[in-house]
Amino acid sequence: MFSKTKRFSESLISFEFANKKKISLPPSSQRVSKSPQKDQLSINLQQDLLQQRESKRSNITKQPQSPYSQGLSKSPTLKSSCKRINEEDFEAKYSTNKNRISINSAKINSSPLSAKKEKNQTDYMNYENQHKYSSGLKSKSIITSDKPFSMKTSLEGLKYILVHENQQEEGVSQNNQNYEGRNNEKNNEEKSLNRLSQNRKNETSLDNPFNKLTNEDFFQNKENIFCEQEEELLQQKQIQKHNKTLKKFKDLRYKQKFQRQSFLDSSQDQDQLYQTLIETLGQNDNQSLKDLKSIMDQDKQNANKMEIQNDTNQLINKNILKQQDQGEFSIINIPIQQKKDEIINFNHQNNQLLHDLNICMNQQNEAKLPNNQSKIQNLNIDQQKKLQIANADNPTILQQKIQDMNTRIINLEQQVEIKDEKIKSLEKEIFQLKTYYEFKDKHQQNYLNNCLTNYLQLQADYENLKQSYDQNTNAQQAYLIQKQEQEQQIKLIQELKRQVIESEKIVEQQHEQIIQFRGNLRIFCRIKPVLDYEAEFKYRELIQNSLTIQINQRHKQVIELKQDENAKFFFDSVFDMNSTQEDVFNQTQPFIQCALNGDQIAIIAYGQTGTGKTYTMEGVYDKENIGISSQSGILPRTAAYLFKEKERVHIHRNLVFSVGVIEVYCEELRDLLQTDEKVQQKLDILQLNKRIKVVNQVFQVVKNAEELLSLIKKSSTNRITDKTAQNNRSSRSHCIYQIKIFENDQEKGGINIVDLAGSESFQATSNKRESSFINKSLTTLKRIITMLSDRQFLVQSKIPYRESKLTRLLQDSLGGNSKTLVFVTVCPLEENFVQTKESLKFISKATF
Ligand SMILES: Nc1ncnc2c1ncn2[C@@H]1O[C@H](COP(=O)(O)OP(=O)(O)OP(=O)(O)O)[C@@H](O)[C@H]1O
Repeated sequence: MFSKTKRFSESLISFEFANKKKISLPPSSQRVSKSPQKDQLSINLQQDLLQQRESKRSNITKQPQSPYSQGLSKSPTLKSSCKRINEEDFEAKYSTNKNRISINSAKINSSPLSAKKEKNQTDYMNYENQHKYSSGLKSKSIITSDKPFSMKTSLEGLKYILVHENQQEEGVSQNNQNYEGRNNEKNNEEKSLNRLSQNRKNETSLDNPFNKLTNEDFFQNKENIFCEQEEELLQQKQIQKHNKTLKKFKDLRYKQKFQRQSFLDSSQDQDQLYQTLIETLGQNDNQSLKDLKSIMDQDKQNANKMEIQNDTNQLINKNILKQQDQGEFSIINIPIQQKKDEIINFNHQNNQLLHDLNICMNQQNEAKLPNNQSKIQNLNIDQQKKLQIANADNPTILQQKIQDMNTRIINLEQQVEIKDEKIKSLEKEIFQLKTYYEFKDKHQQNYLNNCLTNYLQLQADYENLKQSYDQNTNAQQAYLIQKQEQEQQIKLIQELKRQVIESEKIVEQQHEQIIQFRGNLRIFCRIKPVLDYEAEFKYRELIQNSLTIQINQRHKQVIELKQDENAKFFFDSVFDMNSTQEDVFNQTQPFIQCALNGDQIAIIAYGQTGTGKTYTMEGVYDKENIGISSQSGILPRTAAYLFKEKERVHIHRNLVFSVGVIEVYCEELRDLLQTDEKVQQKLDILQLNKRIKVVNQVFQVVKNAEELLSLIKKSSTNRITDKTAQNNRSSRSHCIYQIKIFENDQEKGGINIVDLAGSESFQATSNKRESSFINKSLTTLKRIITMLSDRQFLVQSKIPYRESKLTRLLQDSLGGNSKTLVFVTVCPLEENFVQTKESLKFISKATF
């Protein structure tokens, strides 16, 4: 058993026998048999075949088919299962299946012992079996190939092998015969040579038309097979080339799609990175810088991808153009496959023709017998008819093939046009994508520039904010330090406040002790200077000489009268004619401080009219300015002092002052702050909670000294006055200026500044009733003051506050822990000597 594979040109045929023997045929030996019996015939026929082959290569489609093959293609004797070849020197039975041939039997008829076949059929069969056995064809043999199979070529190669084997076996047979005897060797050689020469003559005889027809058709058929095999080989090459081109085109398309998808993915990633940059740019500038750098790196990678894509597109275009030039496209693969199938069909038809040819040759051999001459003729006639029919059908088949080929060519051209349109559309799409990505690249570049500008701006803002933050941090640290210092200062202030409060209490206690030591009742005497109009009335020297009041040089608080050397009047303090308003207030200010400490005080001016009571209490007001001046008396200075002290102690004391002015005229009360007489209500004096209160009296809270003085000035104009001999505007009533001191909404102290009416006698006044009430109230006041100065008497007697409205109103500030300060004003002129002496007697301590 053996296998055989045959290839043309680039392939090599190899045979593998059952006995493991291998034989390889060179390409040159595959075409023509080297049988020595056919050398000369092969040479002659090869020349003809070469000419026919060249003409067939020029135009395969127009090459007329061999009459023999054409006749056999429609032979009714064709069998698909088992086929047979019967040549003059070779016979074989086989079956085909694609690239596989199963050999049932094969033999060479040109053996030297073939002569025995004519004489003894039995011997011939024995030899045939023996020969087959010696050739290794014991049973069914198989020939396989990895290429589309050519039956004729394979069988020809098989024939070559068998002839070669036959020659070798003949040599072996000759060697065996040498053992039998050299005598028969010569006879056998001569017989073999004769038989070969006879067969050669029969084969080459031109007289026999059957032989001639058989040989020509046989080699024409062979040549056709060669041409078909060459065409098949060319088609196989073209198929391989198309497959390579198709594979390359597919690889390029896949690479292009992959690069295009990767570029789209990278663009999407880039957009996402740009969006991330906008969101995170304001959060962290350092991170934004990193993102920006990464975006720039990705842009560079995208630019590289664009370059790669452009190169790929150019390569694809080149391949497309190359394929256009060569007319090769992948779509050709389909008709090529169809063509391959057709070639296989043609081979199959050729095999059938070969099979029919063998049958004809067998019939021809049978017709060689003398008894079959008529059959030979008939067969020859039938053969000619078949050839004629085949020749008649051949143009039709060729035309059909040509039409089929033209149809396929048209289809291929249409497919090529479709591909061209697709290529154009792809080129257009590539151009659009290239334009789009160039535009997008520019847009992205502009966007990156804007981002960079914004980043630089943000960085500058960040630096500014950082500087501001540092400044704020420093300011905050300075603020904390300052706050700590302030806290320390607050603590220090609180400590100082505490110390001040304690010292204030100590001062108050000491002040109280001083007042108590000096006495709650203090009497000052103020001597009015001689006024200018008084100097015009009398000569100043005379006046000076006639002054009745002298201040003791040793004891400044003692006043002596010139006319009465024994009369000496003692006071707590004496203010001479040169004393100023400020001197008087400096002695009064401790009593004002007692009021701020919570005491009720009364400052009373007593004296003859025109001696300076009002001047001492109020002073002279400036018509334009209400402020303190050198002419300001105790009242405006007290107002200024109170608000000054309020401001000084406001840290730990909340002081509020309210003002009320009440006039006592002929034992009747009148509210001087209530200017409207129609609204004026009756004022009654009540004592509530041990405090004297005037019903319906108006008290007005004042916020500053100016407001207080404005009210006093206004009320002063409402006071009842009259022109006297000593004063053009003499006060004929008692006027009480009341200042209530509140601390934390509670009345704590009070000041009563009392400007009494003139104390002159009845003879000095024209209105006796008026003078009577004045004297009554003054007398009561004198009695009370006298009682207050005599503590022993104070205990034993009851103080007559209710005897006059004046003393009733001053009840809270006369006696007890209250403080009373009385100014006795006197005039030193001699004409007032009597009244001066009465005033000094009235209240001087000398009388006590
Ligand atoms: N110490 C003084 N220095 C300068 N002028 C004075 C002094 N005392 C009184 N005068 C002036 O004397 C005049 C009379 O004074 P004042 O009106 O004060 O007397 P009075 O006692 O209040 O009289 P009356 O009881 O009638 O009201 C005023 O013009 C006043 O300016």
